[in-house]
Amino acid sequence: MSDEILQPEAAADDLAFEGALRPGSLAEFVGQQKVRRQLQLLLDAAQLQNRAPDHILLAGPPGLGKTTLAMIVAHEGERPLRMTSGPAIQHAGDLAAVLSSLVPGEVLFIDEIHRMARSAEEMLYLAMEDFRVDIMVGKGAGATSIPLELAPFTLVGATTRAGLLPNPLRDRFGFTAHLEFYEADELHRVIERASGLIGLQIESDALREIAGRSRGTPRIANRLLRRVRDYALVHGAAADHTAVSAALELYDVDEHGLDRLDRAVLSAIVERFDGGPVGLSTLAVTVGEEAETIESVVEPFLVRSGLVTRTPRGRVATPQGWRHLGRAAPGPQPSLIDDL
Ligand SMILES: Nc1ncnc2c1ncn2[C@@H]1O[C@H](COP(=O)(O)OP(=O)(O)OP(=O)(O)O)[C@@H](O)[C@H]1O
Ligand SMILES: [Mg+2]
Repeated sequence: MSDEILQPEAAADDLAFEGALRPGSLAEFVGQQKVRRQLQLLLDAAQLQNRAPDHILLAGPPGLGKTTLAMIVAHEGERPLRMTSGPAIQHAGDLAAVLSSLVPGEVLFIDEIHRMARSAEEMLYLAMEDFRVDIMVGKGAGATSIPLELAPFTLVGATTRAGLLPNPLRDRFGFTAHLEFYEADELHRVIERASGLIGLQIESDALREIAGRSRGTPRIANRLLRRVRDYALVHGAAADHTAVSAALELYDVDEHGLDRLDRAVLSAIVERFDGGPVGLSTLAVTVGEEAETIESVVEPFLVRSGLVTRTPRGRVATPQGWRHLGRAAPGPQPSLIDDL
């Protein structure tokens, strides 16, 4: 996407900032009430029985708090945390090295677990179930497997693509948390807390305005908050509603959190194709962008916002989509009414 400010994935400058803003406990974690209560129960039960909590899978789009929750799981149980990721585990041996060095009760966080090598997955099944791995020694006919006992641990896996996980792996998690996009009032609380932590005086309606433009995603809300802070700092202005409008206009983020490309797509459907339906490839050529980008980045948000719907014949702008561009949606054609 051309306008990186609205990307839900972490950028380099987010990472430096996010460490300081991560809530350290479930009580501080905003929103996701259902998941929070489910996790709390799981952790409390483990605590009472003095054992490692069940394995946990955290599933959901980028920037909604998966890594944060993994850290909280370790922190709440006062357990050490080991962090690795699917792409770092390219061979079963990579995983064996990590697993065999865990201390009892340790939380092992595997981010992007869907990207782990297949050969390692099989080893993980056994490790999750029996806290054991079989290490292969030698090659060919002389190869033998040596069982190795592991310390009991809790696996926390995170994935943006739960559908890509093989069933046997998914089934071995005691609990799967599905993270949802946040409501505007929840994002309001996320950035209210963050502004306190970075020492930014900001008005409540400015926070509300940022929350409404953050696409349901705490990472984006924190990032927009940072741009507003910059704006107020550079202009020696108060961080108020006016500063939010000016700063976010500068970065092409409109009142609903649409960026330039989102608006270009919506406006192509409405203005060039009379509201649609229009096929993906035609749309891509019209706005001069890859079809893949439109399908995976732009369209999901437009659909989620109720501005566009997908039909078998192509993409169609909803009445709300027309209104977003300041246009009235066309009513039913007179000839159609006659036919009824
Ligand atoms: N519920 C929340 N309350 C407060 N802050 C949150 C919450 N969820 C996420 N954040 C903040 O949003 C940022 C991104 O969260 P996090 O890194 O946990 O997302 P993620 O789901 O792991 O994303 P990715 O899929 O890209 O790894 C962090 O700075 C974190 O502090
Ligand atoms: Mg993460």
